[in-house]
Amino acid sequence: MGRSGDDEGGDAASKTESIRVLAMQFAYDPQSPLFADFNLTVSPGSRCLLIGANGSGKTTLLKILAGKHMVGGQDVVQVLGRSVFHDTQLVCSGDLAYLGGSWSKTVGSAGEIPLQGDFSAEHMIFGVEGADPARREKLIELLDIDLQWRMHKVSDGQRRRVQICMGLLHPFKVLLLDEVTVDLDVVTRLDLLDFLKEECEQRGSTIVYATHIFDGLEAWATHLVYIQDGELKRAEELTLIDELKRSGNLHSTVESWLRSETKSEKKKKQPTQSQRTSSYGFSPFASSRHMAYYR
Ligand SMILES: Nc1ncnc2c1ncn2[C@@H]1O[C@H](COP(=O)(O)OP(=O)(O)OP(=O)(O)O)[C@@H](O)[C@H]1O
Repeated sequence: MGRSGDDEGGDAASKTESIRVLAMQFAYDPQSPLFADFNLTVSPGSRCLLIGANGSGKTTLLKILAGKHMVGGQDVVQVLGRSVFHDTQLVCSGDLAYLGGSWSKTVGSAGEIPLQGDFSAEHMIFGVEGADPARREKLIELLDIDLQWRMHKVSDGQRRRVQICMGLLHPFKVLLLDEVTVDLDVVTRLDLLDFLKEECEQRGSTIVYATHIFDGLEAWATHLVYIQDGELKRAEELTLIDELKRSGNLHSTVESWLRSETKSEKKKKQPTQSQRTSSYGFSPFASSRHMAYYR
């Protein structure tokens, strides 16, 4: 695992790297690119935590790794030696799995609302073709899913369990997790993490897991990637992180990184009061006819 910018590339490299990002550039707004020259490699069998403050680019990076955004040419973002965006077989075969977001849709000013279709959990889970029945049973039991649940009536955590179950039905080679354990109760979360660890140890699968919840992850993760405003700050083995060796606590280690980040770079980026006034001309919280609709 590390920064891949200096690598010589080639087929040999793709066999020792599950994920390879080379000089990636990506921008939502062309005026301020999120990723300018981003390089990363993740080796097979790694359980890699993706850490960073809100808005640092974790979700965007995972979506790019999942092939949801086309970024540059075929060499820029590769998973298992194949271009994630161009090689649709990666996802169709189940080799590359992505679990993120929630089952919802955006409806005008109502924002995100859960899907309203009346399907049972059984209908959803057994609708996934080609799943191994033993693996399916194991996941249903692990996630404590009641197959009679109606998907439009269950809680967020219950809906999430069904989503996770479906996402894991096919044995993945690379799994991208975007904070999907946040709705799970503590027992289900720990059981799921154990299952995922087993998958990596037994089958050499690779996991990249973006999260803000660090409970129990010191012993789970093998590597850590820390990004700040789209820039790779750290990519290393957990056992080699000095701060972690001293404190033994991932939460306090990450807290200290994020606090120093807040105090230095972030504050420099804040516009001054006069810049704010000149660009808007008034406070966004001042009374206006438009704002009256939201009172
Ligand atoms: N669809 C979008 N259009 C424009 N900008 C976006 C879009 N999605 C994200 N961004 C911006 O890109 C940056 C990175 O967002 P991203 O969601 O990747 O961050 P994150 O690290 O996952 O944050 P969080 O920890 O809050 O989930 C943010 O500044 C965000 O405002």
